[in-house]
Amino acid sequence: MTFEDDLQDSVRTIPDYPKPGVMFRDITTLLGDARAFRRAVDQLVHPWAGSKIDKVAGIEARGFILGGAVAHQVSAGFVPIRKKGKLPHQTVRMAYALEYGTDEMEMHVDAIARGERVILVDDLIATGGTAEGAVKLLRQIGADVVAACFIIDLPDLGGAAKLRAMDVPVRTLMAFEGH
Ligand SMILES: O=P(O)(O)OC[C@H]1O[C@H](OP(=O)(O)OP(=O)(O)O)[C@H](O)[C@@H]1O
Ligand SMILES: Nc1ncnc2[nH]cnc12
Repeated sequence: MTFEDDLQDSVRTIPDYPKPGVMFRDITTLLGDARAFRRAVDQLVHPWAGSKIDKVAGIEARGFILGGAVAHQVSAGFVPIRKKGKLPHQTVRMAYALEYGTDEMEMHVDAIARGERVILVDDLIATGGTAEGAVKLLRQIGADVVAACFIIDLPDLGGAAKLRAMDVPVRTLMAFEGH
């Protein structure tokens, strides 16, 4: 069994959640497995071991869990990107595309200084609407988005390709075909 298969086996798939036809890729089983969690974090940051990263930005909610661990690993600060209305200080806001309609995400205006090197982290990239919004938000305040990292890619939905077209290097650890 290869390393990738091993890690992929720690992700649980729930058919028809949250609605019929969706194969939900559940990372709670990976997070609950100490070996798999450590491997995932180590593998996500491997290309940047030894390079200077100022901040890791994590996308609410699952990106917070991974982003905190990744930030610790690369000795960077952690910045939360939250759904609107949750952050107490002055924010910058960006609309992003959902399957039906749009929502808005926010970040504190002073969370990242102009030119700081930032890695974006989330658990999964599907259509890429969420990550695209996060990259735009980071760039709006002058961040240098060094890379975007996800444990899971759903390549049929095109999100990783969308980010690469924005000149963002994308790192993913496994892919699931289909939705
Ligand atoms: O590439 P996309 O099509 O934008 O989808 C990916 C996003 O969807 C999930 O989050 P969700 O919006 O379900 O929020 P949650 O983490 O709070 O459950 C996932 O954690 C990503 O953030
Ligand atoms: N199939 C899926 N599984 C888990 N989270 C998701 N977010 C968007 N699509 C998803």
